[in-house]
Amino acid sequence: MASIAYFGPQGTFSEQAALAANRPDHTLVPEATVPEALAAVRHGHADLACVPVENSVEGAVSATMDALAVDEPLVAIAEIVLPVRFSLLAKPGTELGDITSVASHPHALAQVQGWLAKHLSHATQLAATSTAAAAVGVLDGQCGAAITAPVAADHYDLEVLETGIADVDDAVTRFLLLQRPGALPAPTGSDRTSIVAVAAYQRTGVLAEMLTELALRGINLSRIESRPMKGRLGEYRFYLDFDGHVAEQRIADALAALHRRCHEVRFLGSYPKADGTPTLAGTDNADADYAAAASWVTKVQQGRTG
Ligand SMILES: O=C(O)C(=O)C[C@]1(C(=O)O)C=C[C@@H](O)C=C1
Repeated sequence: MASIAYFGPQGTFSEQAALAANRPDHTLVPEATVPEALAAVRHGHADLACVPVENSVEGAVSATMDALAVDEPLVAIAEIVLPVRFSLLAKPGTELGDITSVASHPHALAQVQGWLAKHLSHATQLAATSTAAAAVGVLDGQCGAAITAPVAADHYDLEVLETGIADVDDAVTRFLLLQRPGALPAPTGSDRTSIVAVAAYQRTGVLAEMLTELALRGINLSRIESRPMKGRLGEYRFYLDFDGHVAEQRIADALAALHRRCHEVRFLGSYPKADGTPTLAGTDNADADYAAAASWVTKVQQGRTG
């Protein structure tokens, strides 16, 4: 049976995202880390991977960004956006005042700092590999309480001391469903394309040149992040998300331009946007405009018109 490797163990937000991806014909397989979930797909042990990519409060999930930029390429075929509110789990009978340490994924801790300052200021905060791994840590006696996804309470024999915890009420996390390169999802008119680009080192204006290639083609940039290349200081990978599908001429044209300008461009997929909002495109950039322009150029080249 086909499978989805997700950032586990059981009871993470990533598992919820994998369920929300609505692939009932796939079994869900937990992996301990994001790189392991991606490696499961790269090595053919799983068909799809579901991993977090960014949170509206804490920003990029760097483990995902870094793992997507190296090793065998993977491409996203869907994005899932989930509201994020947390529960506080502890062993049955624990009172808030008994808790001397609280663990969670660093992204989760960052999203509840205000609540912790108010209710658990005396507790040491410990980083866990995931929210559900923190729940396992409570069972193992490594920490007194865990900040988890609400569903973690269904998987672990722990008591819910508090639920609905969030410093930002409408916080969301975006997840990607990734596969090995293959057939792309069909364009829907509400698509996003993701790439990683490495520009020439220390070339003045290179980032502006890259962004200009998008702007000139009426392409709406929805996200830009940089991550260090990890060797020389000042050398970065740029992660760009923009409206549109590579099947559209203006997107294909922009990717070709970036490929010319950059050392390296990695395609991370063209997939439907979770919010279904129509692709924003400037005027004169439709496929028909490109086709008309290309046919005019062909005529000029053939000496058929001036
Ligand atoms: O630990 C989990 O439950 C995850 O799926 C990871 C993750 C993240 O990396 O942002 C997902 C959503 C929440 O924002 C907190 C943690």
